[in-house]
Amino acid sequence: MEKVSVFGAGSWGTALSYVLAQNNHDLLLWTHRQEQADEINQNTNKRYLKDTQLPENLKATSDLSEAVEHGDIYVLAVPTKAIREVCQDIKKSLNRKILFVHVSKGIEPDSLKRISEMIREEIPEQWIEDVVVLSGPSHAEEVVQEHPTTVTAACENTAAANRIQDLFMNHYFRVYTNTDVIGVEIGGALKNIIALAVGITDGLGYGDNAKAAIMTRGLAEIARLGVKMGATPLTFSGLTGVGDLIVTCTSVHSRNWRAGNMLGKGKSLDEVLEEMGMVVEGIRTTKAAYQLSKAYDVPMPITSALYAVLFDNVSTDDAVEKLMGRMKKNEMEDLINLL
Ligand SMILES: NC(=O)C1=CN([C@@H]2O[C@H](COP(=O)(O)OP(=O)(O)OC[C@H]3O[C@@H](n4cnc5c(N)ncnc54)[C@H](OP(=O)(O)O)[C@@H]3O)[C@@H](O)[C@H]2O)C=CC1
Ligand SMILES: O=C(CO)COP(=O)(O)O
Repeated sequence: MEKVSVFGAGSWGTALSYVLAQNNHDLLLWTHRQEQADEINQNTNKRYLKDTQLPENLKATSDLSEAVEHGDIYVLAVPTKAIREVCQDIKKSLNRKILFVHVSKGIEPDSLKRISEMIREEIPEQWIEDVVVLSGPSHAEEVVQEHPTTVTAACENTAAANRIQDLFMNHYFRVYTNTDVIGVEIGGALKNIIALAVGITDGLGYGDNAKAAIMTRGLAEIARLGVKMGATPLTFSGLTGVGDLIVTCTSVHSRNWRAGNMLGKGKSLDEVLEEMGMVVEGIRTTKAAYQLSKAYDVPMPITSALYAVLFDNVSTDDAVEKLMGRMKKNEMEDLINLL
């Protein structure tokens, strides 16, 4: 049994706490809202997992220093935009080495940092045993129904990855390990861009052909950028690449797909975000990936088209027309050098 503190009581932090509680770990879930902690301690978190009865041993607190004191393993489960703030608050009372796990999927715009890099920038090195990334095709709603789910624990330190594999593994939550942190973080973050794009084409009334086209060429541009950033090409053919792309682009559980679908049906970005009530990581990540494509000189046509829709007032119809009208290409010409 491990002592674990989970930071962030949204859909994913709560679902992972469900798994950890069922695995009989000594778990404490931190939320920044007292009323949410009170509700969770009555075994529900209806705003995020409306039909779920939480395990009796899943306890919550809104006292950050209590959560900092509790765990030897920290699971950071807040949206990318909150990672730095939460790390800065944790740092105020942290006084020992911790194994950090982050389960978020995003890239920070402007700094272009991956989440593990942000954590290492904010938490003093002396307090970091290591940083493991837990990512893969895993909708929270299905995890708490104990539907079979597979994810990957990524860390160059295989002992750390194995420890997190053991922490979460059970009969419905199967954890693989991988040493390619860059590839796992890039795949998990950028699949949200492609899910937004697929949601748009679905919202425009296009069919499965368009969905398959966006997913396939989307994976190509994710891998193209990832390899330029130091990722292992094969990672993108795994759970955190094509696996998470499939589960996000083809599921009504996906907030990114749902947001794209509303955009495709004509709603404004403000209207979509107002209606969602949960994080849509793909919005900020589109900006970050667009900036990365320029920084690394990597063509990312789908990301660029979505950037134009989200931030340059280009219509979704015009974006699709421009994508389809691009210069003729050999499908593999830019992929062959990934291998
Ligand atoms: N949901 C899923 O199925 C999966 C999500 N993920 C990833 O997990 C990460 C978290 O997403 P998810 O849980 O789904 O998001 P949700 O929108 O469901 O919940 C976000 C949670 O973070 C809290 N929060 C936001 N800002 C802060 C802050 N500054 N300080 C403290 N808490 C804050 C919110 O609090 P409040 O309630 O007050 O708004 C809320 O509890 C994302 O990167 C996502 O991509 C990964 C795999 C699966
Ligand atoms: O990452 C997820 C599934 O693996 C959840 O995707 P959304 O953030 O689009 O809901």
